[in-house]
Amino acid sequence: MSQTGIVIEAARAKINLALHVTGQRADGYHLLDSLVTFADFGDELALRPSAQDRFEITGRFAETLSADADNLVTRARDGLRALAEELGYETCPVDITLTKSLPLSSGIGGGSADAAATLRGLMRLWKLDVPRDRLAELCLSLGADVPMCLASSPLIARGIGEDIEPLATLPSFFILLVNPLKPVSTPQIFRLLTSKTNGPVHPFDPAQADWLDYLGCLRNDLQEPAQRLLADIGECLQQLEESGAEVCRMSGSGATCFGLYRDEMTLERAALTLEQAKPQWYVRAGRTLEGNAP
Ligand SMILES: C[C@](O)(CO)[C@H](O)COP(=O)(O)OP(=O)(O)OC[C@H]1O[C@@H](n2ccc(N)nc2=O)[C@H](O)[C@@H]1O
Ligand SMILES: Nc1ncnc2c1ncn2[C@@H]1O[C@H](COP(=O)(O)OP(=O)(O)OP(=O)(O)O)[C@@H](O)[C@H]1O
Repeated sequence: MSQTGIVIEAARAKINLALHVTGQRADGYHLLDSLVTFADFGDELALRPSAQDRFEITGRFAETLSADADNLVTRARDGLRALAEELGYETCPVDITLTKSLPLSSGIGGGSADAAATLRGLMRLWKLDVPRDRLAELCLSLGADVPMCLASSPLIARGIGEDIEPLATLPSFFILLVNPLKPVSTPQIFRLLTSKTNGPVHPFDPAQADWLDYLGCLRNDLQEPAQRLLADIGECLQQLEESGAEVCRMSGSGATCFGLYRDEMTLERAALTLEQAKPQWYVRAGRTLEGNAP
């Protein structure tokens, strides 16, 4: 916490480098095997003690979202406050500002990252020590991606996203995200799946391949149904391929697609070309986090 009492938390974009759908639970939720990393950019949360609770949204995509009780930030705040009070803590009112830089309903977990960053920030601000199982339960009640966004470092997620194994060996990649700025509904994409029992992600063997070659052999099983619903996804993938990306894939339930590049110069050229060719798209270049990042 700074001297002025402000807590700043990054809400990094989540990237499903691979997403295999391996089954379905009795309640309809799908079982996944997903290799996940995080970008070095995303939304940002600023939290500070205040006379009363306040919440406002600024940033490029602020207009697309309302700061009401349904927002994942307010739901995370209220859920954590109820849990903290149950555990005997006192919680002061908070003033929260969300800088919304990630597009909505785009497969990069913006809302989940915001919820997770709110939880991390408030645990610092309110000096909470919450039992792991109670925190995990709260995260999952906010969304299947919230547990992984709480970790916000490379991992393998199984179950519906709650079974998390850190992936310390994952390197950092040069990444370009492109999104046609057409929102995609996650439940709708899951409903359009034709096969729900696909093979899991096979482990990385450094003797057999490098990371980009390995990732190239994996899949996102939601990509085909998403492409059927929104043809722009095919165009995003084609543009990435033509720009020199080694691996091109959709993240989550789409529509954001990513390209991974061998070097920074090819990435920068690709970003420039796509920004000029598609000014109406979201185009963002950066790095992904390393597995052993702090
Ligand atoms: C596709 C992923 O982004 C991959 O990381 C996530 O699994 C989706 O996570 P999320 O957006 O946090 O999803 P939630 O808000 O919990 O769920 C939205 C809806 O997606 C469907 N859903 C979600 C996750 C999952 N493993 N199986 C599902 O079938 C359910 O219909 C659910 O009602
Ligand atoms: N702070 C928030 N940011 C983004 N979306 C929010 C937020 N709060 C609530 N929502 C709602 O959550 C829904 C999904 O938003 P989000 O941007 O996280 O989707 P996504 O990127 O597709 O996520 P995922 O990768 O988890 O499928 C939207 O319908 C949006 O209205």
